[in-house]
Amino acid sequence: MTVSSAPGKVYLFGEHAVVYGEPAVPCAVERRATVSVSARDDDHVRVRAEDLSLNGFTVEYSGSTGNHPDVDVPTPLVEAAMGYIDAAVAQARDAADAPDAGFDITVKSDIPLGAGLGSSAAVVVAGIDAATRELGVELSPREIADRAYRAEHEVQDGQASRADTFCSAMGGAVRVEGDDCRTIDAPPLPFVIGFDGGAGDTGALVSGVRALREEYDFAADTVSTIGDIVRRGEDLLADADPEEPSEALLSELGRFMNFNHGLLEALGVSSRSLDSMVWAAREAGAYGAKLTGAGGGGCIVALDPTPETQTALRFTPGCEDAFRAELATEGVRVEEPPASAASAESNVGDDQSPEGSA
Ligand SMILES: Nc1ncnc2c1ncn2[C@@H]1O[C@H](COP(=O)(O)OP(=O)(O)OP(=O)(O)O)[C@@H](O)[C@H]1O
Ligand SMILES: C[C@@](O)(CCO)CC(=O)[O-]
Repeated sequence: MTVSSAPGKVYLFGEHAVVYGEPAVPCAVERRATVSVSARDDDHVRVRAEDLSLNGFTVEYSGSTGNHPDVDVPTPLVEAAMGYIDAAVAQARDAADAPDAGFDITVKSDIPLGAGLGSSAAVVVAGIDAATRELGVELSPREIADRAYRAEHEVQDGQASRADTFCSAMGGAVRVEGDDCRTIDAPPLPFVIGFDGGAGDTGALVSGVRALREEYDFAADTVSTIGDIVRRGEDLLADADPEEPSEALLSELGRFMNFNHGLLEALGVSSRSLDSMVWAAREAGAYGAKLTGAGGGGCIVALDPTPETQTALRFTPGCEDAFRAELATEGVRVEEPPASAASAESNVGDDQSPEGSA
């Protein structure tokens, strides 16, 4: 068995605009998806997504796309989840030149789904890493990032940037502009995350921004203004002490985050609960706050080295969870198989539910 994990991320700046070639700066955070992969003797793929929480309940399923889950969950939701795993499997088979490789796969994640923390990218990155290693092929984090991007691009009908997958594979702070992906230095930033318990539909939100941008010049200008904020923000990071963020740096980054949030709100991708959490953070003294990821619901990210924002968020109606998130300096990495690996593996094999070949 091979086990790999990969981190989720927050966007310091630039989500949505990055889809149209503007730069973005996502930062990996210490919330991880962990994927365990065992090669099989046949070409079947069996998946156990133990904590796949969809709309507040948990589904456990086995088999590939098209098979029925163990509990009553709308088929499109299960197919969406299977789409990412299937795409990761296809990339691993291709990388190892093993088109008939079969796998038992277990996915565990402490990244909320569809909430702006890059859960799908982390699952795909960790899945490709574990499956290729299981086949005896070791890809560099950049190669994993590239294949994970291709997988996401395919599942999301061409509406994905390289930002989430590159950030998850490489770790730390990164800068993505089109196909140009780089790691950048950033001091340890005091991120606080507020989560409204919900999720956004990434595809629909990206399509909404695309439509606005095509219809109105001022919406297109809004997208390019987000790019301007990102460029100014990265200048600040480039001049910063990488060991310790100064008060002046936090203050200006926070101001830019507030600006970025306002423009995302104008583009229609915020929500009442995201706005409430952003305002609660600002009123608690955070340097700045913005939604992160696709929006529509899910998470905000604030900058605050004190406990005030986290406390205020906990008392904010609409906020379900608030936590501090460290910058994850490591991207994709191999993990020790858990002591219970053998029994978990045999449980997968013993499962009576249908099995599919992908
Ligand atoms: N633990 C998991 N097990 C199986 N599938 C998962 C898991 N976590 C995420 N996924 C898949 O990823 C999808 C969410 O991806 P999506 O790109 O919509 O949101 P996100 O990556 O969490 O947020 P954002 O793109 O806004 O940062 C889920 O619907 C599911 O298909
Ligand atoms: C909304 C978006 O910019 C970020 C989603 O985490 C989409 C993407 O970059 O693929």
